[in-house]
Amino acid sequence: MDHTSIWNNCLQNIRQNVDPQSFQTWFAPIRPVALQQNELTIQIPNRLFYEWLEEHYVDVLKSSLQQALGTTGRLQYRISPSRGEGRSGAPAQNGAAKSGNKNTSAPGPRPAPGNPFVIPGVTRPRIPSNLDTRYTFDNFIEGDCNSLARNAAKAVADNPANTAFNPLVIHGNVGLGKTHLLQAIGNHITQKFPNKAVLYVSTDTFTNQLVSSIGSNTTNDLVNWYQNVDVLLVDDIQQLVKRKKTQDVFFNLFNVLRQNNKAVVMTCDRPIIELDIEERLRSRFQWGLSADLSMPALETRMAILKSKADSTAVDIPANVAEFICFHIQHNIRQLEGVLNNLVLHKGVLGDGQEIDLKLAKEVLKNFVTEINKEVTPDVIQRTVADYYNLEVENLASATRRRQVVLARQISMFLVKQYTEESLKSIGRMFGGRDHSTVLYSIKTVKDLMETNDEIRKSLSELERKIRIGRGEGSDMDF
Ligand SMILES: Nc1ncnc2c1ncn2[C@@H]1O[C@H](COP(=O)(O)OP(=O)(O)OP(=O)(O)O)[C@@H](O)[C@H]1O
Repeated sequence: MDHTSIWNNCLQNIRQNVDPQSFQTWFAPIRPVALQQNELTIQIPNRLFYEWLEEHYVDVLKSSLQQALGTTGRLQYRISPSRGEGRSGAPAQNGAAKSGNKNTSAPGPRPAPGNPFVIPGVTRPRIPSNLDTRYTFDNFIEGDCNSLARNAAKAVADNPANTAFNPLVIHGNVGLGKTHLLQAIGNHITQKFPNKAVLYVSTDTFTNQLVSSIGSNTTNDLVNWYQNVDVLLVDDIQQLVKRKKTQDVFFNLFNVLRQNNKAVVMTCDRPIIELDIEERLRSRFQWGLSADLSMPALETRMAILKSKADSTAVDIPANVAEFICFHIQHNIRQLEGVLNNLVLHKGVLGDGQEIDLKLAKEVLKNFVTEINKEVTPDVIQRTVADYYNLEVENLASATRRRQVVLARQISMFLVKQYTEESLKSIGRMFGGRDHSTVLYSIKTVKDLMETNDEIRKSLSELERKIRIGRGEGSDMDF
């Protein structure tokens, strides 16, 4: 067998063990390049890839390689000699270069009339970065939920002229730190490379500029002006949807910037594949790296709250902090909202007022509907999913990924333990499984508790979290 068939065999195995998004991000770009005796050489786009694969996928790589090549199989990495753009000779790339040249003029030294950033009397365009200096990498708390996006953002910020991820797209739900990371990239670059022209712009602002440039017949000038930017940071590209003209102009601008090795970083509230925009634009957005932000686990939320509380010099007892973080699960902006409200209440009520559980409950009522509820299957599922960094839907899904199966079995066990639900109804809530599967799961968890220290620890941690959800105190550091 040659290197391609060996690697294809490995991929088959890997595909069964990692989720589709990770497979697409980390394994699809790999190219097998050689097989010598029992050593397979694969080409990866850059060093971050290497580090990420070694840190997160070494086991699955090892076992796949052993299946394909036997126990003496070895893997060699080779880093792509290109700038990390990886897909050498991709026809789409050539197309991009052509259309970029055809429809846009070369960067001009002089800002044109009607340009939204024109400063009268200044001959070279000044690029106001529009950055908010409060957002930095230092105050962005890292956790499993965001470490890929954070590390990729830092890699771009450290080396914008030579970035392997062009474009970098950071996607995730509302309030999870997309803008924070985008701004942190800009702030880091302006500190480290003061000569680089960095521009942060929201897609809405870009559209408004475009609309007014169309009115004054200066669209080419606008595009020319944008071409002076070294690092373009575009927030909320989901706003391109249904804006055909903005997509067209952005398409050309993007091509020219990328052709000139200018870094483009974008944020989006959904994965690019779900973005309803022109195919040619979507495929270009997919050239680089797409990194998602998911909701931080409880410990990371605690660290974020602590960092925000420290910066407002307010003291929050650990049990109150944990109670808040337990309830605010989906949006870090809400976590900040709760903190701001607590500070406000404390200010209004005077210095004697402590931030305690009672006050926290009062404030939380404005943010979440379910506080201190009975332990329901829903609460258990959310707690377990949060703990294992999964979506609740995964628990009811058909997937047989080890981590999901374990989380599902533990959830069933806890639902049986804490609620009155029957085996049959538990089976129903976990994707229509029958009662014997539920029984089997409960027994598996009981057995694991006796034989496996780690599972025993996880279960006691989960039970503690369930109690916290009822406001029963915390022993975490804060
Ligand atoms: N990991 C984190 N560490 C520190 N602060 C964070 C983190 N994640 C989010 N935040 C904070 O949460 C708030 C909301 O983040 P941000 O505005 O970046 O969200 P977003 O994903 O861009 O949301 P939207 O989709 O609404 O634009 C910000 O104040 C940000 O500082």
